[in-house]
Amino acid sequence: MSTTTVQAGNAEIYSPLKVLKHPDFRILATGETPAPTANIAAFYNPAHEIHLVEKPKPKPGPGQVLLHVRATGICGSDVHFWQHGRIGDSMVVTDECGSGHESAGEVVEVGEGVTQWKVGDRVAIEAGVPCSQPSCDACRTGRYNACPDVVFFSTPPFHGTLTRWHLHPAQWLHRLPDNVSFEEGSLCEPLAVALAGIERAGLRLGDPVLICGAGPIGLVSLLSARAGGAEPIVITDLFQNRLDFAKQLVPGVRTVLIKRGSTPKEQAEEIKAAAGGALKLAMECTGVESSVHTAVHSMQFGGKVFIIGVGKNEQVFPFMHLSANEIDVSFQYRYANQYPKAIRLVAGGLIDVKPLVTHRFKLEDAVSAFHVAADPAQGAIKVQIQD
Ligand SMILES: NC(=O)c1ccc[n+]([C@@H]2O[C@H](COP(=O)([O-])OP(=O)(O)OC[C@H]3O[C@@H](n4cnc5c(N)ncnc54)[C@H](O)[C@@H]3O)[C@@H](O)[C@H]2O)c1
Ligand SMILES: OC[C@H](O)C(O)[C@@H](O)CO
Ligand SMILES: [Zn+2]
Ligand SMILES: [Zn+2]
Repeated sequence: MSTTTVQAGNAEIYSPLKVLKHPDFRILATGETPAPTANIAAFYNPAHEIHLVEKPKPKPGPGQVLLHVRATGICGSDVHFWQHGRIGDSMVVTDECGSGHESAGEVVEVGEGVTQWKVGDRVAIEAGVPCSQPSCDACRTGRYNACPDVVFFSTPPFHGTLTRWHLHPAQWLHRLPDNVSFEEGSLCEPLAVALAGIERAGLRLGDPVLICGAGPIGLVSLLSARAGGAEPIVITDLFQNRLDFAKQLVPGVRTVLIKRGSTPKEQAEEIKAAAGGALKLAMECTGVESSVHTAVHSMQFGGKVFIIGVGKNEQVFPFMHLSANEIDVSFQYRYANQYPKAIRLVAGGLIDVKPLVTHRFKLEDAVSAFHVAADPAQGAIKVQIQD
């Protein structure tokens, strides 16, 4: 009989992390050099500050694994929580909160009953840990991204994985093959977002696809659409340097620069001209209302606009055009069951996420890393923190 099942609910498993407050952690003084093994982390707070803190090194309880986090990517949502203090109405920074949810690491200690992991194993860390209780419909039916009790690291009130020593339930880790680096393992998180979208959008071989936005999510969607056999693929952005990056990543992609002041219908005409006709599917990776409209007007009859981007709480949409053209609109909320697939695609060489990393920092320099990630002039795509 397996004893690895964690009996406690998520609140019990994570309450020590969730309620970790002063004086359980200490904000480092500016210029202070932490000890090389200190459990430092980058925290944001409601005053829009970002700083290093030192927290205790946790001990794994039953069913838990202690990890040395070796690579973490900074996500746009980390920057958003820092600078704007909220995403929508439900995710609000009300206290000090640890950043980071795109991580991979190494097992350094296992708790009681953990049989599937041993010290030295290399893993991608699933960023959202659902409750896994049989009474939870979302968990029981496999759509665990809908779990109301999910602990999503770095979304308040849960501290993030951008730290040195991180505690995680054994079941929510994914083994990295030898040919997948920690850096690639951490990139499996944004890749999981794109793969969830591609799967639910029903992309098929030879589909003409539009990708709106050439940020990290648009770019992993581009890599995924290419691996899935989309042709042609058109990608848009407001910035030529982002389109140039996309073209380097996938040379066959067709790029359309979105000019501020042009209308969605005008933009759609340019997109259709680049594709040689209307497209079947749009992966919308900006969340910007005008970009959604552009996507809608670029679709053929029966097409689909699949929205991964998040944006304003209320947006209007071209109701009658959608209706008269049977264009579906769908959305994605995080992901479920995507990490194993992401790792297989990277290990098998079908998706190469390595070029996305433009900047690397040491954990001690995490605050500088955030400043680079947040400054468009730096031209960063994915900023990584490694330890
Ligand atoms: N649904 C989810 O679960 C999920 C998960 C992760 C990220 N996201 C969201 O996905 C979106 C993309 O994430 P990212 O990290 O790539 O963000 P990002 O801000 O780095 O990239 C967005 C890109 O869109 C471009 N853009 C803005 N307005 C545009 C327009 N009108 N037309 C074309 N391009 C335009 C920007 O220039 C930028 O390059 C964000 O809204 C993010 O919050 C959603
Ligand atoms: O990669 C996952 C996303 O960043 C999260 O959904 C975040 O935006 C809110 O928790
Ligand atoms: Zn993210
Ligand atoms: Zn659940």
